[in-house]
Amino acid sequence: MSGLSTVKLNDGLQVPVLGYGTGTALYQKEAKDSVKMAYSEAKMHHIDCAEMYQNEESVGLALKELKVKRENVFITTKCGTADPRKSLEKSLKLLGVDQVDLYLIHSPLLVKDTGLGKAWQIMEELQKEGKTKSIGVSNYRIEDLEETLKVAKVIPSANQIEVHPYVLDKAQSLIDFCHSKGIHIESYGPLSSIVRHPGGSVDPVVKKIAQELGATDGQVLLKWAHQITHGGIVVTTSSKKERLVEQIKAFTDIKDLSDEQVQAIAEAGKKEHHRVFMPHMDQ
Ligand SMILES: NC(=O)C1=CN([C@@H]2O[C@H](COP(=O)(O)OP(=O)(O)OC[C@H]3O[C@@H](n4cnc5c(N)ncnc54)[C@H](OP(=O)(O)O)[C@@H]3O)[C@@H](O)[C@H]2O)C=CC1
Ligand SMILES: O=CCc1c[nH]c2ccccc12
Repeated sequence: MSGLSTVKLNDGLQVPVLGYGTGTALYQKEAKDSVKMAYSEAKMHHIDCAEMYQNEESVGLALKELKVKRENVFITTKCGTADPRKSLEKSLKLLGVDQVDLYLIHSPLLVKDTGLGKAWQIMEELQKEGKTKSIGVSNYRIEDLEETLKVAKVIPSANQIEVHPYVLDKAQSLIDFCHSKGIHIESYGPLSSIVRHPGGSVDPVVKKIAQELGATDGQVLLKWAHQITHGGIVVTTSSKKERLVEQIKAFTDIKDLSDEQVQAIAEAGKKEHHRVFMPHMDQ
């Protein structure tokens, strides 16, 4: 895959540290050309998908038209219903593959009626059947993880959650809980302080660190999300090739933030709270 470093999950699966998201800007849209550009021109070889984004077929078409060998792309998708088996079988058909690399339950609210424990047992069956290499969750709180871990024979490999400075006041304890259980964090919405809440308490701190590192603000925020989550995976996106190349370079060309720089952004972020997605994460 691309020259990006990888994160080793608790089941041994190596995941490119940066993922290209097809959920926000491409939600319900024709994603083929964007995915082709991200994969072939920006070398984003880790694609984050979901049943709920309603564009899996166009992602699959992009990879088919690029003639990508299956081993040269990392595909994550997410269960968007109460039935992980039915959802995964539908996603595999739409993506045009017989196995995804990482399959996540998109939200605990989706499987409340199924039961979090029962839903996880189905995920374990799907992994055993080879329909996904690795299994994890998304938008799971500590209480959701504890309920799942009561019955789990396989520990979730990842928990994909909103991570940026303005949710750290709430996310820190979840990040540290997951780390203690060997569950890797996948950060989504890492650029929210630029994209959704410009002019906040974090901006001057990020700008100063960007100058110190010879980086862009966006690169600093991507690196910060990776480091504050104990070396976690980061999922971002852009419609612009130049920005995607810049995002990749955050992990190939920019040195790590010092502990002091990580904490300076953390402290600035804790002065405000702005959650963009999934309000249940604050409950
Ligand atoms: N599991 C879940 O529930 C969720 C998962 N996700 C996943 O994470 C992915 C990424 O989420 P998202 O919130 O988009 O990620 P980010 O916070 O990284 O924001 C990406 C957006 O930032 C813009 N951007 C990038 N750089 C800059 C800059 N320097 N200045 C201004 N704007 C900039 C891009 O727009 P431009 O095109 O102009 O560059 C792009 O639309 C989603 O696509 C999805 O796959 C997201 C939310 C929830
Ligand atoms: O998962 C990413 C955020 C998102 C974008 N579109 C939808 C639709 C339904 C659930 C989540 C999302």
